[in-house]
Amino acid sequence: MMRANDRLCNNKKLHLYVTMKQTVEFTACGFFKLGYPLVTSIIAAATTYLRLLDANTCFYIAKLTVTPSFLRTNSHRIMALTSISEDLRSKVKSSKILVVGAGGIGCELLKNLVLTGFEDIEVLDLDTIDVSNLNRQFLFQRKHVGRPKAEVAKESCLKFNPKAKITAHCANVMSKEYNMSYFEQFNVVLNALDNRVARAHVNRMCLSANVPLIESGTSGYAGQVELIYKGLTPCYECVGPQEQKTYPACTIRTTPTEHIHCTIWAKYLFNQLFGENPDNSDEEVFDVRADAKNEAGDKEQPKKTSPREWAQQTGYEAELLFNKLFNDDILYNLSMSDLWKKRKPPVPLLWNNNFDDSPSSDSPVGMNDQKVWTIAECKQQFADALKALKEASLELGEGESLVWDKDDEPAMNLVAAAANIRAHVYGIPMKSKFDIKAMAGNIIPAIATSNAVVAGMIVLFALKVLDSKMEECKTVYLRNSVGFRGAFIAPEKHFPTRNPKCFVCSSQQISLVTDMKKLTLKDLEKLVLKGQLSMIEPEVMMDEKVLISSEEGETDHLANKTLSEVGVLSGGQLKVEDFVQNYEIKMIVVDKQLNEDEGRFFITGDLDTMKSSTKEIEAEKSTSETNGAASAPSTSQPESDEDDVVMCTEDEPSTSGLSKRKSFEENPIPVKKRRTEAEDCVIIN
Ligand SMILES: Nc1ncnc2c1ncn2[C@@H]1O[C@H](COP(=O)(O)OP(=O)(O)OP(=O)(O)O)[C@@H](O)[C@H]1O
Ligand SMILES: [Zn+2]
Repeated sequence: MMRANDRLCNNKKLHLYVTMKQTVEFTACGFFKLGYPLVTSIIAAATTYLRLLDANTCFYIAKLTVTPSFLRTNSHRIMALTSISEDLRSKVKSSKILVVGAGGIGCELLKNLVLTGFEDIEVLDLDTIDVSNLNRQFLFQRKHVGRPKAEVAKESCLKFNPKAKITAHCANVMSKEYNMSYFEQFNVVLNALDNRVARAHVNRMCLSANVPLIESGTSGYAGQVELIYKGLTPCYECVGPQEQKTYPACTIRTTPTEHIHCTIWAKYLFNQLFGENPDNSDEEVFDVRADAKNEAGDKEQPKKTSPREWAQQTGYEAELLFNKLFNDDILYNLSMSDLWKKRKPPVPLLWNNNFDDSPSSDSPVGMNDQKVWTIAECKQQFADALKALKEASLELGEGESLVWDKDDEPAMNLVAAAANIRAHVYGIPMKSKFDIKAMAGNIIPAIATSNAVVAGMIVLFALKVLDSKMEECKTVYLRNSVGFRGAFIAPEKHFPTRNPKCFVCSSQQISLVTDMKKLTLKDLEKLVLKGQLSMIEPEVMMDEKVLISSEEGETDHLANKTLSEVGVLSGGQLKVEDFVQNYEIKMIVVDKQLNEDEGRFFITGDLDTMKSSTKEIEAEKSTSETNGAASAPSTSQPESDEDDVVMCTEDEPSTSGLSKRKSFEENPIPVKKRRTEAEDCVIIN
């Protein structure tokens, strides 16, 4: 059989068009018969080559023609030059594959699969097509907006190979019908998801069904593909959930030094004025003491008016609110003189101050969202947004409130304007609405090329799995900068070791350490079982007694009772099951009064340690936290003794598990992806 290498050298050319911001568009001429994974990986190599050429530039336009000699000289970067044997070819034809997710990676992947010759594919996606998907999820077109992704992906893929049998499910993979026997019918499952909960669920289903799972994810220019196979590799949950980036509350409230601090503050402002839970003291933006002090001196007690009430009483009057937030409260902050001994003090700003209206010099012309507003423009946007949001809130029913959404124009404008005015007051450079949107929405751009490269690698993994070469499927990383081996695409040398305390892939029982007089069954379900252990419909039994039922309403009367009140004893054992996940664990409950640092509970995998002294429990806990084991406590406080707040993610991280989480540490606030800039690019031929 002719080797792929030889065929590549057969005068075929691959054209790459590199456009703004390192987004690579490509056309592959004449390569189709080689199979798409090959093409995708060649593109990966060529992309790597281009980025190596110009790694420090974020704007360039170039055209690269990949010739046989390019391929020869760069073959060490091209991972896909393996030939496909007859035997493997027939396996490809007869295998049954499940693709979970038909988004950015999923579309690329489905196209790769049919072009590689896979003919029996099921695809599952719960979502419908949004216009913002179109720039990178190329199986979809404008006319498909609003239709189920899985269904349209199937239709488009059938055009590549009408012989393929594709079954589309517009459904949540966590629904009951996708149980263990459903998963058992597949030779391999390919994840193309964007959230941790669904990934964890598929991980468990594949472990129970003993089906190899290829897990993947991208985050901007970074990406990863890994094999999860029982007995050989760690599972997705061998590493605990990624820690969220936290900021000290006092930095947000009083001493911001970076724009992100002002952006978080502005989101709190929205919440306090219009959103849910306006009285959340963690999100306080108004300093009610400022009114009291400014009016009556130090001795006066703070007024008890909430920001929402205050704003409502004043009719959300922009000038009053502006002066309160950017003058009165700032004056109050300044009165705490100790704070400003080593810091640059803020400069209060009044509505009627004279503003410098000259537009920022580096504002790109014609891209409104990408230009930095002047203070006068911020003031106008602030007033307009307040007016629009006030009107929207008047239409709400009793007990309803507005929900902040980065794509809601007035909500985003209020945050962008308020964040910038506050930044200005604190001498922090202001940013464009585009940049603030990325920060406020925890957005990392979705890069079409990263998805393409990762999807190509997934198929290569699938081929190896079908060829029973599992041991060759070491995790592969697409890096966002060149690594020490000089490669953007770098395979791991070894499989990482499994976490022996992982409660998912090891048979060990887990222990829950908590104050049993405080933790209610509702908390147990929401925070521990669903929040920490990623269960979908947990059921908890103590001996024969059902404490939490998966049947709706059956145990509602117990929900507010504490563990002690329902008779759980310290050291007592609970049987926790999730029928949806076909998953069962034994949970030992250990009663302990936890200090603030420990949060409301923590989980460990080692019962013996738990039964030992408190000191050993502490040691156990800190080990599992530092090695990132699945037992990291969700409610623990950050180490700092400052009163910290969490920058909440709107979405689950799109990164997948294991060492990927390590590699993504530079991007600690994942991960709602946004469109690439490809739409704004001109492709030069
Ligand atoms: N539980 C689930 N069951 C089925 N499909 C899921 C589930 N969770 C997520 N998905 C799908 O996984 C896909 C992930 O794709 P991607 O990361 O590109 O997200 P997206 O929603 O298409 O894009 P964006 O988040 O940027 O708007 C989405 O199409 C989403 O609907
Ligand atoms: Zn595991």
